[in-house]
Amino acid sequence: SALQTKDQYLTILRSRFGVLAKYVVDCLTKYGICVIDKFLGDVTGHEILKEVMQLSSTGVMKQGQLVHGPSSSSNKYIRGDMITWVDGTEPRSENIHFLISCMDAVMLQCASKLDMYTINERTKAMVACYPGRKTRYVRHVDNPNGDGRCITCIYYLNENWDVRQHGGLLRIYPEGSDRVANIEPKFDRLLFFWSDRRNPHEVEESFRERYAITVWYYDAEERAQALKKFKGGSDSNSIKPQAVPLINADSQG
Ligand SMILES: COc1ccc2cc(-c3cnc(C(=O)NCC(=O)O)c(O)c3)ccc2c1
Ligand SMILES: [Mn+2]
Repeated sequence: SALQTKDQYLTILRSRFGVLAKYVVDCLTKYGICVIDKFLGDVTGHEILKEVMQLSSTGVMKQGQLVHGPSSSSNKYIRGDMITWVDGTEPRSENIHFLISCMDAVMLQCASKLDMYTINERTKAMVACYPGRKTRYVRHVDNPNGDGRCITCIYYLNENWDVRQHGGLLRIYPEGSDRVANIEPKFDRLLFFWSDRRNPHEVEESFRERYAITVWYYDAEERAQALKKFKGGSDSNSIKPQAVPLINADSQG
């Protein structure tokens, strides 16, 4: 029956996530970066892309928050992405919700292997579209000031993306290494990297619409410290201070 196949599908997914989690932890520990291709498969990937396109067509995407640089000149042009925050319970975003629950399922299994962190909360999901027209994101660190975020998780939705024609390459400059990681924003690709100063990165100019869904996972300890430090006004560069619990893989839905 359909129900049985759904449960079978979820059981298979969960066991796959267990294998993935081991690989993700090994990669993060060794390189600070981990790329998983064909994370959910074409069908689900396309369903998610349709929901994201719908979001951007309904005009909820806003100009990405300008990150206030040290001097007025550096404010001139920081980033060109359009963003909106979703928790997946919005209407017609079941597949985005499914993606987030899969990201959480992998992260829950990683958390038990990352004993230097306690990961039980994350941000909502940020749906970002670089509208093309040479938009980019200058070199930056996601969490430079200890706001609690320890892992950045990005899911890309760009079919037939060719960096030579479309640009939009994510370049990560791992601290203390002379190597650069060039990550193409490929369809159904999942990326993890440490959010702190270990991974300065930039998005090169995009010449075609470039979609991504990002979640930042919090370390409970650093988050608690940050909430004490930034009591009241939050640090303008940090993500809005909302934290939601991970979707527990065992709960239905
Ligand atoms: C205070 O409100 C906000 C709201 C949204 C914010 C979004 C970012 C952000 C950070 N990094 C990237 C990135 O590196 N993307 C890499 C890629 O797409 O391949 C990105 O697209 C967006 C940073 C700070 C924010 C603060
Ligand atoms: Mn970033």
